[in-house]
Amino acid sequence: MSTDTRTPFEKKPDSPRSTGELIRLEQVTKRFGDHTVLDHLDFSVDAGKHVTLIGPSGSGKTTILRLLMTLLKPDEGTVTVDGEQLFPAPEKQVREIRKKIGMVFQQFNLFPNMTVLRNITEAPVTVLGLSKDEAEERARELLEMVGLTDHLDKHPGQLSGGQQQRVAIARALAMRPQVLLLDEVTSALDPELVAGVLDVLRDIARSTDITMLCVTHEMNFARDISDQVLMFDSGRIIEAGAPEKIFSEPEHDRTREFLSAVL
Ligand SMILES: Nc1ncnc2c1ncn2[C@@H]1O[C@H](COP(=O)(O)OP(=O)(O)OP(=O)(O)O)[C@@H](O)[C@H]1O
Repeated sequence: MSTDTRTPFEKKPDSPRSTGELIRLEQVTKRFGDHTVLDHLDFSVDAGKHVTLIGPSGSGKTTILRLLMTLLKPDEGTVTVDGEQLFPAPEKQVREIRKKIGMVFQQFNLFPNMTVLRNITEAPVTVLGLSKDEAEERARELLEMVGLTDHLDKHPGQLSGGQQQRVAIARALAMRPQVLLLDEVTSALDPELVAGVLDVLRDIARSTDITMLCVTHEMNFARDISDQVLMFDSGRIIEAGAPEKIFSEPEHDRTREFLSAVL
């Protein structure tokens, strides 16, 4: 039985926590055919900060998260995570960088044939080399944090969408990543299940030192958790600032139009 009473996040992360700049995109351009989805994009995120990407559908927000997950490659420019460049990079380096990044998608992407507990312990055992006991201890703490302790032996199909998404959050955190990427994690949920998931994420944002990069249409949530909001339009950041500034005194017409449509 462990005597360590710290939360899963206060404990030693699997890679040492960095300070200063953690993510940097420089002059990143991504095209699909002749459609330029990201257009010479520059931005950076410091360790521990929560940055939210907002903007109209198709403006390139998800593409940025997919680049950081190495699911896509930029056509031009550089992407750096924790001082290491991602493209090009030796496969081993990419694997090490990927361990620092967790992602939660709109669709929960849980393994349907595994229990909730096994969904969470699988990668810590197979990728990080934790023992089954260590991984289960970590998973139980996280399940408590997301309010699902009573469901650890169930399969995803026996849970609501909101519960499945909370398992997906616990699964991402079980790798103790430095960065959590959140891609419209409540968009596929029935409205009555959204608040529970956002509350868990608010709690994580408040009580941990994890860096968050979040794409969301939940503007109140963005206002609550963000240190910085980036407004995207046609693959460019047209406005950036603290949430109070972007939501209360947007400077750009496109930001005003977008916010009046979604608020
Ligand atoms: N694999 C792909 N092949 C071709 N086009 C793509 C691909 N992935 C994305 N796109 C296009 O790139 C553009 C940007 O997509 P992206 O998903 O990044 O936008 P978004 O800002 O996240 O939008 P939303 O808010 O609707 O999710 C869209 O026009 C999309 O259709």
